[in-house]
Amino acid sequence: MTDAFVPPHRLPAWQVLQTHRERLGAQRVGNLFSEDPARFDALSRRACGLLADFSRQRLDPAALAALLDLAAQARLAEGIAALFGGKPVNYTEGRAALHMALRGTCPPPAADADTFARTNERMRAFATALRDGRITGCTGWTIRRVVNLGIGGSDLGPRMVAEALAGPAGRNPVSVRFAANLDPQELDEALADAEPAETLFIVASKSFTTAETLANAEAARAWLRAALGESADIGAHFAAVTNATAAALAFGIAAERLLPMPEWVGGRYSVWSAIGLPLLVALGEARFDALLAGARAMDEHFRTAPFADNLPVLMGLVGLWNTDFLDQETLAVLPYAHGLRSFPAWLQQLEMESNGKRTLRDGSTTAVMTSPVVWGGAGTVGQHAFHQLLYQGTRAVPLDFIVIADGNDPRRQALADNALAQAAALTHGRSLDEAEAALRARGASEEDVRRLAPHLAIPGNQASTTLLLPMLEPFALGALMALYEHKVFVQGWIWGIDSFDQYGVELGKEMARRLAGAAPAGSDASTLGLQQAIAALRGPAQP
Ligand SMILES: O=P(O)(O)OC[C@H]1O[C@](O)(CO)[C@@H](O)[C@@H]1O
Repeated sequence: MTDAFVPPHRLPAWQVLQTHRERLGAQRVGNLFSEDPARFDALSRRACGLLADFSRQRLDPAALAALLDLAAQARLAEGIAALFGGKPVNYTEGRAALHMALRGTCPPPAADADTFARTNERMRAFATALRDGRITGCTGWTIRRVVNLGIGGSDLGPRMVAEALAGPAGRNPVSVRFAANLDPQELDEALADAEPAETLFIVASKSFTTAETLANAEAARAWLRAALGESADIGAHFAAVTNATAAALAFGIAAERLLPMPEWVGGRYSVWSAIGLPLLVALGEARFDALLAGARAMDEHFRTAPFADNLPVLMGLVGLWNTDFLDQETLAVLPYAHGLRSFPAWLQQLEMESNGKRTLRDGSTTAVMTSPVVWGGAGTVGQHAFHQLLYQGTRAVPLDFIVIADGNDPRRQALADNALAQAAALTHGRSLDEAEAALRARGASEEDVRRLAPHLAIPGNQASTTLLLPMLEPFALGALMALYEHKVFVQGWIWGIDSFDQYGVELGKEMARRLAGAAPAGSDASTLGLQQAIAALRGPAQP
């Protein structure tokens, strides 16, 4: 897949986009609305029940047309065909990236088809049996708590979806918890009030080598043994999802409780695989299937819709415009739903682990910027914390508002109202004249008007996309997640990077292994100094 690759900045559309940047870069987003009152119609699109409004971006139809030219010149259609056709789009590892097969959009590789179908059946039967109270621990007591032990992609997706869709604890027959961190506090919290005889752990790790997950699995084993006795059959309290089945068997997972996950599913794309087992337990089959159906609908849309109406393509191009032409370094994602409070964390891994790279398909170094720093938090909570910087700080920060239309509860209606109000206020800001008028209306003296107005003036001028979902329900969330997955692919393809490997984080893992115990020879002064300081603070080792 290296033949005919042209870095994006050498494509003719890139030069055209530079001229649009000169025209639009210093333009106030608010003025674009006065120039074209029908912007919303021109720059919003609907698909799979979602609406995406790009009219608050520093863009106009001419710049958008040039971005679409860029996609065509980068041969994005070939990329999409390669992705869905199971070609090795993860070219550094020589693998396909077929997470779409997990939701039934395209077939899995023929060699894996049987295993895949069997795993699917087994995970569904196991989850249903757990929900029906038919799975017991070694003492014969029914399993009532499931704790997922995983990190990164083996945690963030299932955790985020469970928070969004599982409903209040107590409504489900089995309580599902998550523990990712090496810090014992998280597992302790997941086990608070848990009865060992009623608890089952899912060890979720594609590689089955991840230090945090294995440490938590060992801690779980020790917790069970301490409560149930050294000779207890604690295998009844474990299941595992992994690509490294031999390692899981060696850990002591029973073969019938082992769910294989295929190599062609990347960790951050794995929520749809058996890594979604905790979700099947928390949501039940029908709601899990609706999640898959939403993602499948977005897959079909991405695969077939013309680029000018294609939500993932447009999201990818808008992000690329902000990053590479408007020099914006971050992307803040602001879901206006408590259920989506972990969406930014899920998205951080998806975007930054996929596209936080600099080496291109042909081995050269990128000449343009790649993934932005993704951050964010749930609205309206963020309004009372970091929005101040968005209003009056010195940085341009592109924003993705995620808004739920759901009008069943007045407070939910107020949430959507708040999101729309924030998007508008951050677009238009408040001029000095308006600030002065507001102060005068409050009866301020002329001296106070002069003194305070500059502090009340708000540049705003932040560009944003608003994604509108009808309800926070499985189909819509599945479509939203697949929208971002494919947006990441679009950007990675155009930038010319492999969105599906993660060699960068591997170095950190290796360093942590080498540092365990004592700093190896050649460690720098900071590592040595801090290790000594930590040893001094800990005092002598306890016998
Ligand atoms: O599922 P595993 O193999 O334990 O990996 C967990 C996470 O660690 C990473 O490899 C990064 O270190 C992620 O890509 C992955 O999602």
